[in-house]
Amino acid sequence: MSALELEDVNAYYGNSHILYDLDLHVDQNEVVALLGRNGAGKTTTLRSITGTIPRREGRIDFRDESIVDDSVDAISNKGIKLVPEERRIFPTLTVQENLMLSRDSCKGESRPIEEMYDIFPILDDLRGNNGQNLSGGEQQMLSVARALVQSPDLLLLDEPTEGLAPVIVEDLEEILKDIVSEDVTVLITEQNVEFALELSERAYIIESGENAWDGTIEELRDREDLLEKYLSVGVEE
Ligand SMILES: Nc1ncnc2c1ncn2[C@@H]1O[C@H](COP(=O)(O)OP(=O)(O)OP(=O)(O)O)[C@@H](O)[C@H]1O
Repeated sequence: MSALELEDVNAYYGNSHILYDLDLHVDQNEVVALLGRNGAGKTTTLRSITGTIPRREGRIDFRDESIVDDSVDAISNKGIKLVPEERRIFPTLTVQENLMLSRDSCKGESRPIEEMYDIFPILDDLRGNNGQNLSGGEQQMLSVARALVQSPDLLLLDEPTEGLAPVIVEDLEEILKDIVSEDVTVLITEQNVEFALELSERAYIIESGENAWDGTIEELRDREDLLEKYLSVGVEE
């Protein structure tokens, strides 16, 4: 069953037309990567799904119901949670307070905060620390934990490895692998292609706001031409 379905989606910032007739779907419990160069339109695609963009058109269905005319809050209340690239944790609140606020603002079912500390042991030691005193990696973990505590039906991860040191990226990959092995549906954008390929089952490549390719991760690993053309990378065997 399709959890999320986009068909012929166009998106705009003012007069700038950014997405062109974009098609994409994510099945229930599937992990899908959305890849493309800087400025290809990945974040704009996620914002089109969450409704946090001035204007978008086309068909956007979540669990076979249109969400294209829904408000940002209504979309969030349906269980679609975005972990934004810029993390947006509350700097003057502690780790625990950030998690509590997220849990308490959730209209649907939430998960116990203690479960977040089991998933992210690093946060357990930092419960009383203010957001502003966390490292980039710790902030990213907290940002993912804030989304997870809301028990999302669809988790949107926008470049989770952005700006993180390689050793933190490895930790994050291990944690996200555990998370995606549970029954969770994920759409992840990444510039770090290897990271995205490790986590995902299928991928879409977009270029200048248009679909360029889609297929399975196995297919993509065999297509060095695509990786070089659209992503300028080689992939490890
Ligand atoms: N608020 C905005 N107003 C106008 N144009 C924008 C705005 N946000 C993004 N854009 C433009 O939309 C295009 C797509 O940007 P988007 O952030 O979706 O790309 P991306 O693939 O996520 O890239 P990145 O990896 O840099 O985040 C870019 O040309 C960008 O300059």
